[in-house]
Amino acid sequence: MERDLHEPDPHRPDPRRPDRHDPDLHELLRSLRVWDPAVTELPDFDPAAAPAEPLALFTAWFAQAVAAGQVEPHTMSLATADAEGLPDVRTVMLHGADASGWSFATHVDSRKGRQLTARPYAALGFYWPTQGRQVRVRGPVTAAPAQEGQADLHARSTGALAAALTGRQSQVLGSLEELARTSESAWERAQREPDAPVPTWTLYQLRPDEVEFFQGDARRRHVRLNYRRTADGWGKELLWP
Ligand SMILES: Cc1cc2nc3c(=O)[nH]c(=O)nc-3n(C[C@H](O)[C@H](O)[C@H](O)COP(=O)(O)O)c2cc1C
Repeated sequence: MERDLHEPDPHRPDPRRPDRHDPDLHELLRSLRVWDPAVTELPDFDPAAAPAEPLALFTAWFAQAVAAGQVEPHTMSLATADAEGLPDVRTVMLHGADASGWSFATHVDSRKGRQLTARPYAALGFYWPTQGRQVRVRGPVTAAPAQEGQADLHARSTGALAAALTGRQSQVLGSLEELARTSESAWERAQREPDAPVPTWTLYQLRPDEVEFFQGDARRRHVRLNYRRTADGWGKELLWP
């Protein structure tokens, strides 16, 4: 019989012992559980009381994730597709969310930037394990005007500007020494010139067609509430887990 989500198997030695030099991936996987009550508190979620539009619920859940001590709730998976339609995914920072969409920033000539030029459509995935919550956002993506992207970059840290100035994102790197040299001069320039322009750095906005909220449940009666954009607002539907 399958064991409960939270129950370790008492008959197995702990494969997570730090002195193990021969990690067994499958043994480790079997030893792990999601939503361990020591770190996760699954809140009740009543979809009937959810707001009429997804931004309000996202904002509430985001604030609750921060309050619950969720590590890095503002990081998200960004999924794109290349010109052939093949999928790709990576982690980026959420820069904002408002009536015009969810925003993130990157280089227009990076792999994802090129994919977004070829297919201006993306999906975002947030996972907040402290509350067993997931949010998925899908829709068309547009690039914000250049000055908005530059202003967003210059409002961030020196490190963010130095990283953007380093550039050549996703190109093949010859050596770590080359990276160290380029990054060193990028840091110097970022400190000297906090408004240094980075023409490839682009702020993108994803205007959702769909936003799905998933609330995990210990009995696996997970609640999924999907918002779909309609001609005059948003429709809501529950989904089987
Ligand atoms: C926590 C975290 C946050 C990141 N945030 C960004 C970001 O906001 N923008 C960005 O271009 N890359 C960010 N990256 C790096 C991307 O994951 C990725 O390595 C890089 O953008 C190249 O992706 P690409 O080759 O698909 O274009 C982040 C990585 C991590 C682990």
